[in-house]
Amino acid sequence: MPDSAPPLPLLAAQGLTFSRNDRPVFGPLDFSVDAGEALLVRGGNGAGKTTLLRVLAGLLRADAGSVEIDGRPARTALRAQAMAYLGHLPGLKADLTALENLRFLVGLHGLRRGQLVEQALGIVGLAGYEDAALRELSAGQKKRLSLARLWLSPAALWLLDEPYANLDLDGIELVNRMVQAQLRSGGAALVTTHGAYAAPPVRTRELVLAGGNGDDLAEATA
Ligand SMILES: Nc1ncnc2c1ncn2[C@@H]1O[C@H](COP(=O)(O)OP(=O)(O)OP(=O)(O)O)[C@@H](O)[C@H]1O
Repeated sequence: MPDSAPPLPLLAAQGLTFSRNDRPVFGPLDFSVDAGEALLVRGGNGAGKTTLLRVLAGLLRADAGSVEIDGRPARTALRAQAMAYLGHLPGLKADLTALENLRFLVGLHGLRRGQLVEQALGIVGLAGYEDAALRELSAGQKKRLSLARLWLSPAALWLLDEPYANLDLDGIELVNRMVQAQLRSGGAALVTTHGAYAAPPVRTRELVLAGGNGDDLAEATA
């Protein structure tokens, strides 16, 4: 007998709430993201987008609520295996070269099957920068190096905080192609943005954060 139960969402949050100094930042939030979907997290400056991604990644502790990955509680080891976080402060080392940084991060987080560290730099437009120290790279080039590390990650769930920041048009298209490929391969992505002007052209749900005034809106569109 085939199993007719619907697949579990890749990520599900229930009653997720976060406050700072007794001031609510967001929540309670209920939302889910299926494999093959992107969730666009919208909101103005200070609305809580980065905070939400950091809570989901386990870098900050929620006041209340639960996060499940594939139907299982998102404990630290499961988060580390299932999630890749692209944030404002990429975990890159200033004194290592581009290639050394990638090798270091692949050692920490693992390598997506079929990928080669050396090829990833070419995919993100950094061929020829293998031996450049990170501190010699521009902000956009550093972002591209972070994208290379994302591309090499075996994680199914991408948490992308303002992935388009510092990128030129070609870089924006690169992000969109990467997200599309990730979704096609059965993964999912959460993407924060200040507005609707930049979003991956994929099946997208939306979560609008209102900055702690209780008007957060989950899944306004699907
Ligand atoms: N380390 C911190 N300590 C205290 N307050 C913080 C800290 N980081 C963020 N905040 C506050 O939490 C709220 C949410 O900030 P957050 O960075 O999540 O917003 P955001 O939506 O990502 O904003 P932006 O679009 O400007 O990046 C803001 O009011 C901000 O001032």
